[in-house]
Amino acid sequence: MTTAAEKLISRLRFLALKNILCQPVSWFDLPKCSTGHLITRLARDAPLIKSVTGLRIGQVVTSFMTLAAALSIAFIYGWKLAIILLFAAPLLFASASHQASLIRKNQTRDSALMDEAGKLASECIQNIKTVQALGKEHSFLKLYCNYLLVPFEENMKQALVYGITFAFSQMVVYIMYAAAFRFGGYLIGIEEMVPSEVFRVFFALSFCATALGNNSAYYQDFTKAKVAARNIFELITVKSDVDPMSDYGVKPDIKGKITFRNVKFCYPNRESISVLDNLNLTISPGETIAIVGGSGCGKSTIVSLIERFYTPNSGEILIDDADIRVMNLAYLRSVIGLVGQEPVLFDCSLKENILYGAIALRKPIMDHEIIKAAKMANIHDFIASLPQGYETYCGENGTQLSGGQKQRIAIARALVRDPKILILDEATSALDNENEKIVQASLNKARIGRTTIVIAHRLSTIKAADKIAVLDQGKIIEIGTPEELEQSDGFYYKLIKGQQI
Ligand SMILES: Nc1ncnc2c1ncn2[C@@H]1O[C@H](COP(=O)(O)OP(=O)(O)OP(=O)(O)O)[C@@H](O)[C@H]1O
Repeated sequence: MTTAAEKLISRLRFLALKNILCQPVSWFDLPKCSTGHLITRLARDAPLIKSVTGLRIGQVVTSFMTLAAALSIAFIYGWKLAIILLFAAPLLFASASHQASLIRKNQTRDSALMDEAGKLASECIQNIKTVQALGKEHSFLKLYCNYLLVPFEENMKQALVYGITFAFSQMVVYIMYAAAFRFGGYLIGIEEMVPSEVFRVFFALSFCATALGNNSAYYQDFTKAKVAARNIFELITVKSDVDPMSDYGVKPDIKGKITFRNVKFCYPNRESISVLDNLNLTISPGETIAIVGGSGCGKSTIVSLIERFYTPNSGEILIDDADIRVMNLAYLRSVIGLVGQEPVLFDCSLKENILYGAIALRKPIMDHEIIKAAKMANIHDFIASLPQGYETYCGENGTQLSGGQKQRIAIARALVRDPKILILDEATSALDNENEKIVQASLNKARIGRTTIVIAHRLSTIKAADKIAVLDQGKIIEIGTPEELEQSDGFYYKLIKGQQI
């Protein structure tokens, strides 16, 4: 039973996480799907289910068998005396189900509040530097206490109700004993039963009471587990319209042409605001295009759509004339090397972090390839100077590295997979001028033979592109070579003059 329970819980956790990982990015934008909520659910709900499986089921089966045996003995040896139980059982059952209904009500409310508390705790621990720099420790603690306070106060009130219900059920048991003794004495007096039979029935009845008590305790845990199971099954059964783990979809040879055709898009959680409005853009294979525009004009959104983190509301995105919706998702992502605005590193060695870029392709990567990628990203010398070199741990989310070092590791991670399409979304923004020049020179070499999309604010980075597209209010308003745009006296020209990029 215990083995089965352990397997069940691992499997539930595995299936829940598997389904979470298959969800589209838009799902994670929902308030109830924040990191804190999901982690709290996985950590809290699975053990609650465990508490009613395994050994506990064994105990309940034992209790039912005891109850059946004791009832048979009681009725065989003295049905008149045993009939007392028929008065006590409904009262015991009513008190147990009343407790269970209270638990059910509390559990649903408490788990919602605990999800909020978990979200808050994970948010402030993840952003501990910002919390401390802003001196927000007290306000976070206060908020956390508020989440804990409501269930605490309610549970204190209900503890009284539990106490009364428990006292009542105990009272019923003792009254039953007293009644059994009195009635048993009477039956011996009128010579209907002999003392040994009365004691047999009496002990059988006390076994019945213990079994009922055990089962009512189980019923309460079962009520809690039911709420927890509903939460876990919600995570397991939620449907996703994309699945990066499925084999569905075509895997064509990719040269690197990217086409946006009449693409309209708004974020699912902000449907009233159109981010891309009939966007048309063609990027030829091997071409480097810089996308520029004011903050919030939709540059990173273009990247998210190419990666299929989101799906356009209308229009289509083609890679080499194949709609990305019919392509195998894992394959599509494996041909793209993405360095985002805020590079994310994992809590493992620098080597493993760079290797993460290659895992999706499932081909072994040699050490010299890792070093080559690190050299291209201008991070090799730094890594080599560390006492543990490539085996150095970078801490959770790279906390033991500077912002520029993190960006360079992320660039090495994108380059090690030798992608057909390289996307650099402000990938060098945290580098100083000196490092930026070196990394830029390497990237200029790295982009040969691959389609590159660069989103940057630095003029030096943008000027190195073959083509510049100016984005404004979700539309391309200018497109051409840097020289053409400089002469056109348009938006780009004004941006340069105003030094806004
Ligand atoms: N997950 C999201 N949910 C809802 N709206 C979003 C989301 N991500 C971005 N937006 C909104 O979409 C618009 C475009 O955002 P995007 O990140 O593409 O801008 P950007 O051009 O890359 O800006 P920046 O140069 O400042 O990084 C913004 O108005 C932003 O507020």
